[in-house]
This record gives sequence, structure tokens and C-alpha cells, in this order.
Amino acid sequence: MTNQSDTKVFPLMPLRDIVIFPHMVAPLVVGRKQSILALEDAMEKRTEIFLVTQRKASDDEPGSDGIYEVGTLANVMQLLRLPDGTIKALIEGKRRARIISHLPHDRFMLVELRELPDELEVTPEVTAYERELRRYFEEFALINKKIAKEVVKSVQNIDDPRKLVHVICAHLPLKTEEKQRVLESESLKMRMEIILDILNREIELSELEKEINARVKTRMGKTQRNYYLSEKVKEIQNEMGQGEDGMDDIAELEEAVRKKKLPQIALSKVTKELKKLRNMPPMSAETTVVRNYIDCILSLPWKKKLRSVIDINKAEKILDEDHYGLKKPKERILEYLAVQAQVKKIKGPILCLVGPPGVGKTSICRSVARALNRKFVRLSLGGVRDEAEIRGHRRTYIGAMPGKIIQSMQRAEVSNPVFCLDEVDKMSMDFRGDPSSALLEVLDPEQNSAFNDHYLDIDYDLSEVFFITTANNLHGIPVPLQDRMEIIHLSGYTEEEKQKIAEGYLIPKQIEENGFRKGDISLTAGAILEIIRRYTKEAGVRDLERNISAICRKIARDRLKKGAKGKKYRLSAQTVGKYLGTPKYRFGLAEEQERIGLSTGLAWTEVGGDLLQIETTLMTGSGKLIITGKLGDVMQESAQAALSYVRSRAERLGLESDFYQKLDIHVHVPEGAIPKDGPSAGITIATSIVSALIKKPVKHHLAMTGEITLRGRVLPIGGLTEKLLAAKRGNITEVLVPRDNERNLNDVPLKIRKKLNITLVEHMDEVLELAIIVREGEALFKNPPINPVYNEISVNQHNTTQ
Ligand SMILES: Nc1ncnc2c1ncn2[C@@H]1O[C@H](COP(=O)(O)OP(=O)(O)OP(=O)(O)O)[C@@H](O)[C@H]1O
Repeated sequence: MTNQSDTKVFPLMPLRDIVIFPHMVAPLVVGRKQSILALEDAMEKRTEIFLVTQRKASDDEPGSDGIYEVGTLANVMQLLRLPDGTIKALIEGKRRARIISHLPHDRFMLVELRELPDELEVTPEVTAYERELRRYFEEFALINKKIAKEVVKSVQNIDDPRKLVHVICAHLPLKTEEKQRVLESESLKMRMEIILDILNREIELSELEKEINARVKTRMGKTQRNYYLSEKVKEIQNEMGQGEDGMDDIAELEEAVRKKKLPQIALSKVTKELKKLRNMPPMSAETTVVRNYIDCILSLPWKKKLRSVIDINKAEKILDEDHYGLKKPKERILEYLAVQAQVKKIKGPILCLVGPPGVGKTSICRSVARALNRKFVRLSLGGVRDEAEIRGHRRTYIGAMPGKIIQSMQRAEVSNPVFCLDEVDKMSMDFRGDPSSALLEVLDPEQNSAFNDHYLDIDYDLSEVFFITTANNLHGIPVPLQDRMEIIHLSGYTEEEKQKIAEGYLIPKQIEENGFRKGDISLTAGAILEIIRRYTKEAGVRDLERNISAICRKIARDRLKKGAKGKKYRLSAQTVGKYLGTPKYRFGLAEEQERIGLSTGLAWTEVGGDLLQIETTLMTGSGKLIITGKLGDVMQESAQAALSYVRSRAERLGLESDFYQKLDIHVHVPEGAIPKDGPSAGITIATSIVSALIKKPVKHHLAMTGEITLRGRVLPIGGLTEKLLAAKRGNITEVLVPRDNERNLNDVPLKIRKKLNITLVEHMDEVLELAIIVREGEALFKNPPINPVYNEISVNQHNTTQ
């Protein structure tokens, strides 16, 4: 089939999707008629066959345009006819060739070809390329598991770089076009470059693929692991009978969140926590923490309110209905409410009711709530010493809880209750922070719309709350808190008031609470007075109420025991003891008659006022001042001061100037039950000492109170109302009060003031003049004092001459 000198004619067999390279041995399954004929022709004539790839694999009868121009001349090594009419041929690629022209043939394609030169150019560059090719191929084979080890080995044994290029290319997973490009490229160097490029790219791609695979694998592994574990947890929960419950609970919580009207900030917080909760095992400690937190937010009243209108007339009626007397406090409260009604929103100072225990502070707050149609909550601050008690602990603490304010709001169930902060004076502070500073924020209307509880961690609006505070002692309230409060004083009750309260309020209340009918039990005025005087010792009426309640309980038992259901009981002063036992107290009464060295003072205690008898006796001795009766430090110092004053007055009182050197002075204050401290007994001690020294008695119906200075000035004291109440109760008729306390007299009930002969005193000299009884025509002082200032100068002179 030779034609011109450098061209030859060969039968052509088109290949669908394979490129045959020189040096390559490949089996081909041939089905197309033309191709079979071309093969048979080549076998018959023992010539080579030209194998060239189709441009489109799907083309069944490709023409001259449907095939590439460069292909490979190949030897047909073997032909095998298969039963289905196809032929399996084993061919071996020999040399590259390009089609010059297509020759006409009726059975198969016939082409004129020119072989392409394929010279071996052994340059250092080619050698370098060759080495790289081997290395890259080896690397590629390592990554790509599809290339058999034998192939790698045989590639290593190929010496001819031309063969090496073709064999490697034949084994690479390339597209037909790429392989064709290699086949068509002119020089060996170019072919090597193309393959190196391809190898490089394939290696990178394979590595990337590997990396992606590994990543996908680990992700899959994690998801599978999580899935497996969560399934296992569910299984365990089911086994323990909690699985469904846990889910139910969460669903319930979600439902509750949906139903509750929460502000946006609380809603987003709770939603976040719910999400957390869903992914937690129900038995873990953390789950309980999250669940408690959600419960806490849900149980707080965020927007729920009771409709409250301030109706002054109604408020006045209710306050009068619930409490006897307390005229001034009630008036102040009503004025306060009137202002609140005008400004609509609670602003301005907070009310603070100050007074002894049991005078109705808390119960007035309760009445205010009733009058305003609001709910009532009470929080006792007594003993609160840690800021966290008010503000709560952060949730990171074990066992953290919201503070007392938020807990109380949970109890209130509405956002606008009357909130009574009891005993603000009993708070203390320590290293854990000052609770009063947290309270400042609560009580400040400017700040409390965004109260921050550490546990809640979101702001809570307290601006709708009507705060009222109570205290026993104004001095115990931190000053910054006092600044924000409007103080309303409630003083102790007189015996008459107590009697009225018992008759009008306490007895009917206890009769009803203990299941009696009206009229079943009655107490005579004498009986009530007996209880007040001998069974209670208080400024308020709490103990009185407790005793009445005790009587009711005893009578109830008595009635049941004797089966006397309809029996009516009437108690008198004589029969009270049958139910209450022996009297507990001896209330302070004026002495029957005047005595030397015995003066009567007025004491103030937590439970009201009382009479305090001070006795002095003299013994021969060496100038010691003995003080007994469990006196506190301040009172001991008062006694010293009193003695110093007496010494400074010795000469004028007709005493020897060194009287104290020959005597021991013993001052005793009986009545162990009364706590004795504070300076207000100063003038009483001095009077008692003087009386003993000059051997003249003190008026027994006279009582006094006042602090004494070394120079005899009388200084003001506290608790005047309670002291005067005690004086009245103890049958005292005359009272000496420091002049500086004059303004406090207005607080004392008029009834009491009228019954007592009150003298305001400025100096101890006046006290002695008024208290010590001297015989007619006799003077107490040798040189009557002209005025206190003169006196003081003379005291100094007197001291220096000694
Ligand atoms: N003026 C009054 N009229 C009728 N009842 C009264 C009056 N004052 C007090 N009470 C009754 O006395 C009892 C004790 O009062 P309450 O508990 O309010 O005292 P308090 O001043 O708050 O004491 P504390 O300082 O110990 O908290 C209550 O039952 C109250 O109703």
C-alpha cells in the first residue's frame, strides 16, 4: 500500500473513546462492520492498521470530519471472533502518524498517512524531565489506588523516555481530548511537559480530594457519634421511665412561655435557655439550674396588674375601720395618697413608718393595700447583712437564687403590690457588701424601673410597686436611705388607747378567729387593764393581742371539755389570772412615800417607757463610787459625771469639801428586767446622790429624765412620749423634762400632758430645787444660784481652790 515516498496508505479503524499510543498493547472489542473489515484487511495483508480516535464517541459512522488527524499505526497481534459476531483484537501501538488524505474505499476507511518523527533527543533537560516524570508518577500511583503496583514497577523499568511518556499517559485517568493532545504534540519534551503538568494537577486534586474525604469522614463520625449517644440517652431515660416526661416538661414550659406575656428581653432570654435545656440530659445538675431559672422568670409578674384607683374617701374609711387612733399617721398617709392620686405615677419619697413594735405599722401597710385595692407583700429586712440577699446571687453560684425583692414579687403575683419593707433599721453590713445600697436602687423611683437582680440578669420594672418601709428606730436607718423617705412617727399607746384598741379591735378579732360568736366572751374594762398592766410590758398591743388570743383558746378548750357549748364567759380583773396564770410583770408605780436617797427616773426601752428607781446609800469608806444593777457603760459614766457635779456643789449644799474621802457611795438601780444604758438617767442619779448626802428625801410623785454635764447642765433626751406614758401609768404627777425637749412635747398626747405637771429644766440646780423636799423656811443651797453661767464659773473657781 505504498504511495509516495514518505506517505503510506493504511486501513483506518476509528476508536470511540480510547487513544492508542505507540508502545501500548491493548485489547479492543470491535463491533462496527467497517472496523471489522478494516481489521480483517490488515490481518490478511499483514500490514499495520491506523487507529485514530473519534471526535465524538457517540458517532456510529464517523466521516473524515468525525475523527482526529493524528493517530497511531498498530500491529494486530491477535483476532478472536466472539459468538455475538463481534471481534476481540489485541493490538500494539507502533508509531504516530498524521492523515494526509482520505482515499475512497467501499468497505472501510482508507487513508494516506505521513508518519510523525519521534526522535530521541537525549538532552540534560529531557533527562531531568524523565526523572521528574518517574517521581511524579510514583507519587500519583501512591495516592491513586487504581494503578496496580506491577504497572508502577514496569514503568520504572522502561529505559526509553519516549516509551515512558506514552505508557504513563496511557495509565492516567485523562479525558480523550487530553490524551489526544499528548499524542499530537510534536516533540518529546513538549509531551513530557504536558504530562508533568497533568500529573501535578492530578496529584494536587487527589490530595484535595483526600483532605475533603477525611473532613467529611470526621464530620460524619461526629454526627453519627452524637446521634448514637443521644439515642442511647433516650434509651436509658426510657428504661428509667423518664424519657417522655422530660420531653413533656419541656413542651409544657414552652407552652407556658407562649401563654405568658413577657417583655421582649425576658422572652429572648427564656427562649435561649429553653434551647439549651432541650439539648441537655434531664438528670444533669445543670438542667435543674436552667429549669429553675426558666421557672423563676415565668413565675414573675411582668405585666399583670390589679386595677388600682386612689379614692381618698374610701381610703380614709378603710384606715379608720382597721385602726383605732393613730390620727396623725393616718392623716399623713392620706395626704401622701392624695398627692399620688394627682400625679398618677408613684414618684417622690417613700413612706417610712417609725415606731416601737406592735403599734400597727405593718397592719397599716396592709390597710393601705386594701384601700388601694392592691395586693400586699411584706419583706422583713431584720438581719439582712449581705447585698446578695437583696439582689440575689449570680447563676454561676451553686444554689443561686433570686434576691428577696424578686422572691417577694413572685409571691405578689402582680406587678403593682403594696410592698412593705419591714425593719429597715435592722439591716447590717459586713464584708459581703452593703444591702442598703441595693435598697437605695429599689426605693429610688428614678432607678427602680430597671432593677437588676444578679440571678435574673435582666432588668425588672419595680416602678409600679407602692413601697412602704417600717422601722423601730430612726437612728438605725442608713442616712442615704432616710433621705429618700418621708418619716411618719408612731408612738406607743396610752393605757386608755390600748383599752380602746382591745375592746374595739383585738377582742372582736380574736373571738372571730377562734371560732366564737359575738357575745360568747366579754372582758370588763378592769380585766383588760389587768392584762395591760400585769401581763404585758410593751409600747404597742401585740402582747395584749396574744394574751387575748390565749384566753380565747383556753375558753374554747374549757367549753369542749365541759360540753358547755352555749356558755357565755365574762372575765373580770379577778378572773383573768385563771386563764393567764400568775402576772408576769410588776409595772412601775410611784413609791408610796418619799425616802432619802431614792429618786425616780424615766427610762426608754424597745418596748416603751418605764419608771426607774435609783437608790443611793452611804457607808464609811474611802471615797469609792460603787454602782450596781447591771448598768451599761454610758450609764456608769453618767453616774461618775453626776458625782463630779455633786462634788462641785458640795460647799453650797452644806457638805464638807472632803466628804467623798470618808465615804463610799453606793448607787443601785433595781428592776433587772429593764435594759439600763443611755445617758438620760444622769439627773436622776445626781438627785439620788445629793438626797443621800444631805439626808433630805426626794418627792415620790415626781419623776425626771435628762442627761447631765459635769457642770450641771441638763441635756435633751429621746423617747419622751413613751417616758411620759410610763409616768402617767405609774401614778406620777410631776415630771422634770430638759428644756431642749420642749418641741417634742407636741408629740405627746394632750390627755397625758394635761394629767402631768411638766416642768422644763435647764440646770441640775433647778432639778434639785424642784425634787428635794426641804423643811419650810429652809433653803437647799446656801447661796442660791443666780444663773447657770455664773454657776459654772464659780464651779471652776471652787475647783481650783480645793
Ligand atoms: N391602732 C390600732 N388599732 C387596731 N389594731 C391595732 C392598732 N395598732 C396595732 N394593732 C394591732 O396590733 C397588732 C400588731 O401590729 P403590727 O404587727 O402592725 O405591729 P408593728 O408596728 O408592725 O410591729 P413590728 O415593728 O414588730 O413589725 C396587729 O394585729 C394590729 O392589727
